[in-house]
Amino acid sequence: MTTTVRTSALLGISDLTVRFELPDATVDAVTGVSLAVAPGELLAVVGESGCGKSVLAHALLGLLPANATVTGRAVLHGGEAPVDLLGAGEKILARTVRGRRIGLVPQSPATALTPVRTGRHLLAETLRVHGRARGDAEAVAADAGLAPADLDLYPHELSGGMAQRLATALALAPDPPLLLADEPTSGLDRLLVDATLDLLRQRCDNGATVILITHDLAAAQRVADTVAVMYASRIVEHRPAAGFFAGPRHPYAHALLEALPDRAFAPIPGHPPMLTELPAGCAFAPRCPRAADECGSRPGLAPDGPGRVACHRPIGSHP
Ligand SMILES: Nc1ncnc2c1ncn2[C@@H]1O[C@H](COP(=O)(O)OP(=O)(O)OP(=O)(O)O)[C@@H](O)[C@H]1O
Ligand code: NI
Repeated sequence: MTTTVRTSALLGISDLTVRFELPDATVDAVTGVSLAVAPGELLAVVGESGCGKSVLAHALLGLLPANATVTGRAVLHGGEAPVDLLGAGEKILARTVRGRRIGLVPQSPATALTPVRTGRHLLAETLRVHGRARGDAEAVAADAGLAPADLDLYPHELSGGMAQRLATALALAPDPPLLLADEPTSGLDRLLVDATLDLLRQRCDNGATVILITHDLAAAQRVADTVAVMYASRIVEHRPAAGFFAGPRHPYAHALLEALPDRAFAPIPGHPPMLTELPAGCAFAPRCPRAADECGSRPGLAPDGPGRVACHRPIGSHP
């Protein structure tokens, strides 16, 4: 399959695949992911636990462990020169990409923070390294919902939600053109969830690009321009957000939305397949109320552009 990446994109991913080799099995964590993300776009990547969202983000930043094999292409545009993220090598990624051109709000910030430094020290150091005034620390922290006094605490003194907000502040301090925010609202109460989402939205409105990884479909609905739904390592639907929330087309996406408390509140029956034993056909077919014989073969997904759905019998096309 040939894939193309729009050059107007800030980030162009084509056919990205990540496999982990275990002693007795291979984990297909990300399979054939192609995505183009435009400057100023807020893309929400959603899907159940274990579907490959964080691995996708880590692959882009060269943060995968040694047992990972990554294939495909991912090109970051927008700077002086495009960077081939998968081919760049650790030196280039560490010096010019991570933190500078691509920020990361990690999924478990409490473990990612340096334990012997206060939030103020960490934030001031990040600002200094990136040529910003150390005195901006309180303003950057306030944007992320932290009070000045919170900055004087050490990481072990922070609640989960405070660590989360500090991680967001640290990722935003260098003002990266692309932010990968991996569950940035976990552990926050509703008001802080909304404030964090609005902060991300505001960044996009000012021209930055955000990939928001989240379980929280209500969060995606609040701020996303586009939505990519992952299931069992693949993107199964990629649509502009308004159309997606009004009428998802993949039966899995439909079921995810119907599981929301303010919709049918109906859990999806069954479980996702093991990523070590993915079926040859559609991975959702065993749980799908619309499955038919044809679903024994794997449905394709158009290589690029939102409006894509990987389903033989998408909602709205067949009875
Ligand atoms: N180093 C590793 N070795 C083997 N398997 C791994 C490794 N890291 C991740 N995986 C597997 O890859 C799959 C995708 O993991 P990932 O963390 O991307 O899921 P996720 O969609 O982010 O889930 P969650 O919503 O729970 O954060 C999982 O099955 C996970 O167990
Ligand atoms: Ni994750």
